[in-house]
Amino acid sequence: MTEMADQDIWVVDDEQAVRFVLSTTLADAGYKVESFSQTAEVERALTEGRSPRLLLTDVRMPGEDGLSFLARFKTAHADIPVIVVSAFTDVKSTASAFRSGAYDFISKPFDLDEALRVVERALGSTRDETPPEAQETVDVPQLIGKAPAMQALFRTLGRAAQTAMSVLITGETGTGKELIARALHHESPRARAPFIALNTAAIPAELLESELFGHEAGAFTGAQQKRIGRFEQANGGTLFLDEIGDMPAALQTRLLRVLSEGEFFRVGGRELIGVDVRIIAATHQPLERLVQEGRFRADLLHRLDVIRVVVPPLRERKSDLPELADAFLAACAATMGVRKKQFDRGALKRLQAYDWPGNVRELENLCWRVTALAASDQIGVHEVDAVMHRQTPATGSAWENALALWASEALREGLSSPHAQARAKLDDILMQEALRLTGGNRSEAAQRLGLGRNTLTRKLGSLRPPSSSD
Ligand SMILES: Nc1ncnc2c1ncn2[C@@H]1O[C@H](COP(=O)(O)OP(=O)(O)OP(=O)(O)O)[C@@H](O)[C@H]1O
Repeated sequence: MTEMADQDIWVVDDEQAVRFVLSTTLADAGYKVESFSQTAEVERALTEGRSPRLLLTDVRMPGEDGLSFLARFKTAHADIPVIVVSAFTDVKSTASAFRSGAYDFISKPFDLDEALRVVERALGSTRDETPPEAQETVDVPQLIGKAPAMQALFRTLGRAAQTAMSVLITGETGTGKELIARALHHESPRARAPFIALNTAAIPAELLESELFGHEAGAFTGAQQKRIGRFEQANGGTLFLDEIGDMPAALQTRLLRVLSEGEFFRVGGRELIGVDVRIIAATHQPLERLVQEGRFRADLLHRLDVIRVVVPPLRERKSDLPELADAFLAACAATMGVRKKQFDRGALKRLQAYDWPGNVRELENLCWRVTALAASDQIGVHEVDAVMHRQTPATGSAWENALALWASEALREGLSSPHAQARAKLDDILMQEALRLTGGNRSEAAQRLGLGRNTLTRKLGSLRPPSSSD
């Protein structure tokens, strides 16, 4: 008991209720607790020559915020573990806490048993608490996620970002694996170096090796010039290998060797190239099963899977759906230059009831389609139903999405000759724009469109209303 009582814990939080629950819980567990409502009071206690064995601090408080206090505190007291308690969990704040030397991060509202476990672990640990060099980064991709599973994930990301260990991200298609990889890079000490992504499944197997490692001039037919591969491009930064489960066997062997040796030859090259690259791999496939089936090397899996990040499917975090949908509607409206739409309650209920096999990407695509379709700013159940069960994936650009949507409606409603109608519309719009741009000069308009002048004239003729056509 006396041993415990020597283990002073300081709790810093501006909310009295939080100070109260934490203090009583810790005191019940046998610790001696002192609480403070702001960092200035802690500062005073420190100048009096007192110090705790462990510090728990909130982030947002009047006066100095917890994170800048943490950074200062750790400079003078590197050996005292600090646990950050915050209601504002995103990867930026967890990463920033770990970067400033936090031992762990607890998100509010917290489970008291969990908080106690973290405290006990921190006091039992002999970790080297030297804070890594602080570095501000810009352009952090926005990862939305308040659902408990995502908050836990952000905590893992914040911690993982501070290391150079390999990370394996698993999750169904469209769950945000690439976005997570980018966030990890942006919050890491490598943020200022390149983030290079390579989708293993999208590149033909025979090109993959030179894509990864580059090639010398004349290494194979078609290789006229020397080319730097993705590994070299990513030097000092992060290489994101998407769909790693699709990597051909021979290349798995080569990758494994490069990862263990940190150096390689370009294809057809003799010079050994050394690189410092952090690897983040992602897959929607169960790699363990691929290993059992002999389609993926166990030793490669082992090397990639140092830190595992499992991204939950959207159906397991539906509480995040309204915020995600709102962010996508805002982005779509900004891109298309239209007013932002909003789902009404019925529409949101319908979205919540759906299973989302295509996960966040499917939701994002749906937001594109409703933004292109809906006449009013309020989107109801009817509009959601109209676009929800379409199979055609939206392709990204606003007009293509709008066209896909139009096509789906036209086909479902049995519009006559939709193909001819769409082509006529396409011709019309292209020609009118070209004529407008060239002040009505048909020759120049035809040239800009890549059409013969006669073709343009014929098309213009066929588009005119029947009365004036030839
Ligand atoms: N938590 C999130 N917050 C905001 N946007 C998200 C989130 N998760 C995913 N997205 C968006 O959803 C889309 C799909 O995400 P992403 O491409 O990262 O998925 P993925 O898991 O890598 O997909 P795949 O397995 O098909 O490669 C992207 O446009 C991404 O920006």
